[in-house]
Amino acid sequence: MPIEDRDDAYLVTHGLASDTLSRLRSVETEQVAFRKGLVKLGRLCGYEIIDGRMETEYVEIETPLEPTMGERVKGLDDVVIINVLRAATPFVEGLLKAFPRARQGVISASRDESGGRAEDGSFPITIDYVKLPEITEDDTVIVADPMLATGSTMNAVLDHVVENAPEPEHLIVLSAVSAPEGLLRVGDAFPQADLLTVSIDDYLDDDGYIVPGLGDAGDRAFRTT
Ligand SMILES: O=P(O)(O)OC[C@H]1O[C@H](OP(=O)(O)OP(=O)(O)O)[C@H](O)[C@@H]1O
Ligand SMILES: O=c1cc[nH]c(=O)[nH]1
Ligand SMILES: [Mg+2]
Repeated sequence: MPIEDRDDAYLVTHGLASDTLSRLRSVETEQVAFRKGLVKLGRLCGYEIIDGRMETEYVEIETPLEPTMGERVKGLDDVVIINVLRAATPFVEGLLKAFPRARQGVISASRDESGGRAEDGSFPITIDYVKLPEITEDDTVIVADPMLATGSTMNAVLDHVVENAPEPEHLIVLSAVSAPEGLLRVGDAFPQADLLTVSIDDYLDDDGYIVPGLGDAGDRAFRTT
């Protein structure tokens, strides 16, 4: 569903996605359930991407009884999923259930929170590792990170992706929870990207956490504090 006044941002509105996110938000949800919830949400978002972004075609198939026409999704082999370490790992595991043959890229990115946020509200981002597959103009590229807060991480990641893939068929930024400020920052810097999220929350607190959000996704999934 398009978000009012923005033609580059869309909400995942499937009831099960909302239900799963609500369970993830709860402070009662412990590590295993949290990680499994992120996997489930990734799968549901993958189905939404197929529904909303990918074309289908009719092909002849031979059933054991007779020939018929069947609908197939086009481009399922032309999907690239970028895993933004580390919180995206379970989210990507779910996406892979929708796109099992996707080529995968990995980018390790983390916020340097030691000096607080810059005047423009962003964080400096440390990128430690980048490994991307070849990306072509036929590809649907999904950059997955469950949390889009200030958008600083996503912009740093997209710099690398776009350098490697100037014009893929689709460039999709997928998050579970977004802050309005992060969506604006990424949308302004990368107007060619479609921003897809399950929820747009209210605001960022002084530490750059999404409110109400779900806390630190990486810490909750990996049981670190
Ligand atoms: O939009 P931003 O303000 O950049 O914040 C969002 C980023 O913060 C979290 O990662 P974090 O740096 O905590 O790393 P982690 O996944 O290893 O926990 C989250 O997974 C995003 O990558
Ligand atoms: O709310 C937030 C912001 C950044 N990273 C998280 O995991 N959660
Ligand atoms: Mg974290």
